[in-house]
Amino acid sequence: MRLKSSSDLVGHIAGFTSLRDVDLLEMSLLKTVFTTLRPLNVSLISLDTNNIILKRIDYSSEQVGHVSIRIKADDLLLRASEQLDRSTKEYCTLNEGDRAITVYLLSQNRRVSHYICIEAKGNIVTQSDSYQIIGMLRVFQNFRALLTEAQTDELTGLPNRKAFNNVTEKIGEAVVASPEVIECDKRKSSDEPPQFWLALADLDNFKVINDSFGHLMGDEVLVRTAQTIQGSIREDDMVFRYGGEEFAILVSAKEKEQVIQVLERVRQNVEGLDFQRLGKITISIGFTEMKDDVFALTLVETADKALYQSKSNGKNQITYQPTLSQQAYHEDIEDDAELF
Ligand SMILES: Nc1nc2c(ncn2[C@@H]2O[C@H](COP(=O)(O)OP(=O)(O)OP(=O)(O)O)[C@@H](O)[C@H]2O)c(=O)[nH]1
Repeated sequence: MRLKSSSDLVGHIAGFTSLRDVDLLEMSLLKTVFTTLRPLNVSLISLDTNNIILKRIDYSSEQVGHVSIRIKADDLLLRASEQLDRSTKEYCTLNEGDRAITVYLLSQNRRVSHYICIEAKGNIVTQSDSYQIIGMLRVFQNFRALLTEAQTDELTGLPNRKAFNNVTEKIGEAVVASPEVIECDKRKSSDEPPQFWLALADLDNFKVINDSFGHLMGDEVLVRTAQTIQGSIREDDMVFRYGGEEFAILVSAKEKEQVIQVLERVRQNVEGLDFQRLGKITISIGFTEMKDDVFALTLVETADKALYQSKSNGKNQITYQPTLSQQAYHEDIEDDAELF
């Protein structure tokens, strides 16, 4: 066995708990399994109920942290995951020719299951390896849950501002912005990193709602608005609770018109909500594009300016404001705002 002693295991676990970022934590887990067992490949796989791998992170000597999204799961993996789902065991090994995979269930909900998959030439994973890996996965899971909780808004269940800051920072660094996109279904293959747009959406007259109908009603409005925005955006987009009654939306799109479509759907769906005592509510939105040479803080300020325009022009509308480079940022940008 490759872990020399229990102090090795403790060392790896101490390494996990020193991390404050879910992506780094996942990478550290893959690296630990890879360097201790030296298989061909270790991967973290998120498999949906249609047998599509939503996300797969690979760790091997050739591919350190290689990310693929939306790929079809191969037959051996499907059989292993099905077998694991049916059994009470925590791992399953299957062979095909001299290729062997050992699959461990990390977590599961109604739509998606997350697995760690070790692929090797022949079955190199012993039962005692598996017990140690399962122990490590438990620590990993618990710690990941803690990190996720710290980045989740308690009321709405959306990722919070801390999560937003992490994600925008990574988009800036192009860490999550350039996964290799191996498409299936009708989507076209593309090596270009996705283009993101930042929208800030703020409920109109929310103070009046709180003051006239009470904070419980205010909270209900926030929860249903969060669900409505989440249900109005696409899988590649993300919504965060940015502050009190303000939501940040990251929209992945090439053209501004596509972004307007998404945001207009958000605006209309929020307007379509009906609250028993309160009646209708509306939301104002401002957005801008995310560019390489613009800091996250500047992006937020620009989107906020666009939002301010929507508010001062009568609310319940969308405004676009182009981002400026760092040099041009201090110039007056009011004249560039476009209202929809
Ligand atoms: N119920 C509830 N209210 C909150 C929460 N967070 C912030 N608020 C309230 O949201 C209100 C925001 O008020 P304003 O910033 O004046 O905004 P507004 O009334 O929507 O005005 P406009 O944005 O101009 O339409 C304040 O009364 C806050 O107390 C929360 O979690 N729950």
